[in-house]
Amino acid sequence: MSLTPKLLKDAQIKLNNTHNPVFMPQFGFGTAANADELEINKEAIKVAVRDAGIRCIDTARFYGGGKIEYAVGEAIEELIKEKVVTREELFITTKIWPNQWNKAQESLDKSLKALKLDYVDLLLQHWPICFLEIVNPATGELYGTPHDEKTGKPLYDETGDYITTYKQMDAIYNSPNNTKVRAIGVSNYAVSQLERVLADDTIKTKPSILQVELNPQLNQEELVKFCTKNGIVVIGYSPLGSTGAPILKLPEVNEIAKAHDITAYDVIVSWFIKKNLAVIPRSLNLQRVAKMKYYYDLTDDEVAKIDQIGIDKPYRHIDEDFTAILPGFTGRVKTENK
Ligand SMILES: NC(=O)C1=CN([C@@H]2O[C@H](COP(=O)(O)OP(=O)(O)OC[C@H]3O[C@@H](n4cnc5c(N)ncnc54)[C@H](OP(=O)(O)O)[C@@H]3O)[C@@H](O)[C@H]2O)C=CC1
Ligand SMILES: O=C1O[C@H](CO)[C@@H](O)[C@@H]1O
Repeated sequence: MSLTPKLLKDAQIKLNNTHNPVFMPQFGFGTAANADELEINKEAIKVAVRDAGIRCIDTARFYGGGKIEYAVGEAIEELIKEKVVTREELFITTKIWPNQWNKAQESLDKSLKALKLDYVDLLLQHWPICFLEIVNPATGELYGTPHDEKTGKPLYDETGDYITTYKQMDAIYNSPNNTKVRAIGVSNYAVSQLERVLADDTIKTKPSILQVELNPQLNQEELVKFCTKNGIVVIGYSPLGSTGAPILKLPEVNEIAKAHDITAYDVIVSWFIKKNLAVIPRSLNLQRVAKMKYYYDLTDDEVAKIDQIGIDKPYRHIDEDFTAILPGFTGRVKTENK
């Protein structure tokens, strides 16, 4: 049975915990590319906004060793100059990386400079982790993920407490002169860490957003339930299983796609929208990006079938060594049935 395509750009979610009403597009464009992919990333963002009508862009200080934010900034500047879009029509997210865990203001200001923006719509703490701040002598820049040369282990700042970053973001957001941030949130927090933030009376503004890996193989049921109960909107990253898009090869997903004569990619995006989740896929393939326009109304039964994949065969795709200390990441969810 064929389904009627619906425009992704019309799917919006209202964020809680903001001083003024903030609506975020449910569909955003991911930008985690390498430093040698700047030109194509910039072009992909332009195609996403101009041809597909996407209005939400997810980036981070960390991406491409700090270079991707510049590409995002150039793309936005050109799109505005070419009158494709106004700044107010866009929703821009950036994040604070753990090597700046105690320097939220500095990190935000660097992001704004790179993005050539006066404000971001959403500022996220990237990970509940504190790294040591170590300069790479070869580049003069901070190591993104510092490692001990001898042991090869990640170098955490043992004096740090991850909640400090969020507290600094809270102070920025609530400063009487704040014009730089419209909403704040966290990424890669587990339930126990969210509970800690919610219970802390010194924090004025609770997170509007939790961004985590979420896809049919990692449906994050417990986290999503907790967030829904507490008014926190969930954004799923690596919705296609990251590089190579392994999620698009799952037979259950392809069966549903075949039944409606749509693509496996359409099925995944539609699953997110139907579940009231936000989603931020990435692509540097301009033909694919131009087609990121629609979603389809899947049935409840189809949604349940996709949910079942992660119940039967849970699998986490983003597997960085530094996450080994995190509560939600220990006892990693892996099966051989990737
Ligand atoms: N907060 C956090 O810690 C994290 C946040 N993120 C955010 O989430 C975004 C998305 O996650 P990410 O891990 O990058 O990967 P995705 O799950 O979005 O997968 C990207 C891969 O899918 C491919 N792809 C995209 N569309 C299609 C399609 N229609 N058919 C076939 N292949 C396709 C892309 O290849 P191609 O380019 O050839 O199309 C690319 O290889 C990131 O870019 C980033 O913004 C990601 C990781 C962690
Ligand atoms: O956002 C991010 O992207 C990388 C992996 O693609 C991950 O380490 C980080 O959280």
